[in-house]
Amino acid sequence: MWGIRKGAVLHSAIAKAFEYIAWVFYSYFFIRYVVGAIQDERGFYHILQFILISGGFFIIVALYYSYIEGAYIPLAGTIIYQKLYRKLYEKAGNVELRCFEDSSFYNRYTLAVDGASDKLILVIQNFFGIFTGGIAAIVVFSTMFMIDKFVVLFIVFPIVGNFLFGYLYHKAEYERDKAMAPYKRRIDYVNRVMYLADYSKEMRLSKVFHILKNKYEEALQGIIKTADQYALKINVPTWIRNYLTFTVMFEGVLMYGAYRAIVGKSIDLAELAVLSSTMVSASWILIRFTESLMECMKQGLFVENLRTFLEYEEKLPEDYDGIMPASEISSIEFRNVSFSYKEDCKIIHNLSFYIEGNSRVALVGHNGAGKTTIIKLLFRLYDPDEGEILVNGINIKEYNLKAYRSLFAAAFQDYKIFALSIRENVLMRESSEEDDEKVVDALIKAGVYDKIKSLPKGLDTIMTKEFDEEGVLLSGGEFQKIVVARAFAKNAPIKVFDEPSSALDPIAECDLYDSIMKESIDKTMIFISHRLSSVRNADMVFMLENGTILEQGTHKELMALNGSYADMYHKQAKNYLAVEDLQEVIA
Ligand SMILES: Nc1ncnc2c1ncn2[C@@H]1O[C@H](COP(=O)(O)OP(=O)(O)OP(=O)(O)O)[C@@H](O)[C@H]1O
Repeated sequence: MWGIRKGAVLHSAIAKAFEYIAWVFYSYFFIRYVVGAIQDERGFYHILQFILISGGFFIIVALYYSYIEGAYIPLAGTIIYQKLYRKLYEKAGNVELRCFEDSSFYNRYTLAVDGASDKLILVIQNFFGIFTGGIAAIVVFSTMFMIDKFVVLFIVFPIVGNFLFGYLYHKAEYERDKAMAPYKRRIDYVNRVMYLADYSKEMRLSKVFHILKNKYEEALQGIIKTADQYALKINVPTWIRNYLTFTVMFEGVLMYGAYRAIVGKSIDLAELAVLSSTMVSASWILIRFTESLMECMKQGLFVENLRTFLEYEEKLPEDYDGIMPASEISSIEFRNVSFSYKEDCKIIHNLSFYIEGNSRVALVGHNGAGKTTIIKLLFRLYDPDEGEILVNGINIKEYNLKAYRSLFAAAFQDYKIFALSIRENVLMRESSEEDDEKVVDALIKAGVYDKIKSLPKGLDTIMTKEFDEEGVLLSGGEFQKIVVARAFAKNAPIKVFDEPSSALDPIAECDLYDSIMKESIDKTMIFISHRLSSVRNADMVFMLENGTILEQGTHKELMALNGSYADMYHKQAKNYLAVEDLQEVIA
């Protein structure tokens, strides 16, 4: 907090100090002086003057307090919110991809993000509440002790009430919130699915809504069950705390004081008035003090979680600094690489291959063979469990990660279109009209420029209707072409295309592969394709199965081998062209 907004820390401290000073002053000095002055018959104007001066002081304190609580802290809260969330998102953006496949990471993340800035402010305010409240409690109890030694015994009730039972219910509340976090995440997921347009078609054409509705209700039941489980653990200590703090303390001190003043006549009226008012203040100060303590502990647990999240040491930090890679690519090599997403489930098995710089390489194989995983490893989205990956003869772990990733221009299979302009969707960075030539060229190569040109706002057209009434929705193939244009537009020495034509018609597919081949003449290019006709011009084809290379060579070599690749090719050609005699096609 000090790092983000010093003023908020200082004003929280001053406001808390004033709050308690005003309390102690009113309950002890003010009442004692006024009742004493009446008893000593000091005169109306003298007392009025004292009341007015004290009133002025109270008004100033109250105005300052309201300004801090009502205006300054909420404003500071927005700045804290902005800076803290930036830190949170930076962290989430910097952790390795694997974290997003770990549900305990998600739970920690959700708990950290949930009202993080409010909790941080609460901890600071309550921290000063403990400090100044502790001093105020000592002053008030000493005053009571001076009037009557035995009356302080009544303090035991609010102390036990607040410290023991207050602690129990705060702890139970934290545990309940923690137990509810996975259910809340499930509810958030269903809310997201219902809200996002991406899911709307499937939702309308299937009965998946019912499954989601059931999941939602299950999660809701989970929340209700958790609330039920913790109801007694929270309510009983709350009731006992209130009973001991208010009823026993208030009534006890009042009856005891009245007995001493009326029956025993051992304290006078001023002392009885001071006793009653300090008793009320003492109770409140104690409540506030323990509330601050408990709140600090409770929010402290959230803040601790936030801190653990922010201090999580990335195993593969996105901002990893290392040597800068050369922009010319001479080789890419996988050396005995093994990898698994989860323990005991190897996806890549002792894989080794070598790619010459400036060559065009195709990865082919059945679904789930591990092609995309190889690309993810090459992008260093994951690190191998065994073996090493080398680019230009250097282990990729030694490179500055951002600079290393900038070597690649990629079109992903599971692409995402952003609710931004077409220009921004192609460049994937901030852009201006000066970039138009590059964007247009990329869109032409991807075979979608004619369509974009026909749109009234051209490159400025916003994709999707999320924010803009005039936003456009394109066909699946057109969307995919825009994604492919990303790889054309980025000036990078290695181009990667993961199933770039899965949504294209045969003519568009053919044109696209022509463009890709032309584009990659002086570049290293890796592409994944299920359409084997598209790999005929590759310099090297790797046929994968179960995370290892089954066959490798040029298309011709693999056909001559007459193994798995040739078999797959025959089957595809047969189905695709619906011809019996393929000799002509193969030739
Ligand atoms: N994030 C992940 N967590 C766990 N397992 C995964 C993950 N991503 C992929 N897998 C598993 O790894 C295996 C290989 O997946 P990969 O995407 O590399 O295959 P692929 O050859 O590209 O398949 P396709 O041709 O269908 O795209 C699959 O069995 C898949 O279930």
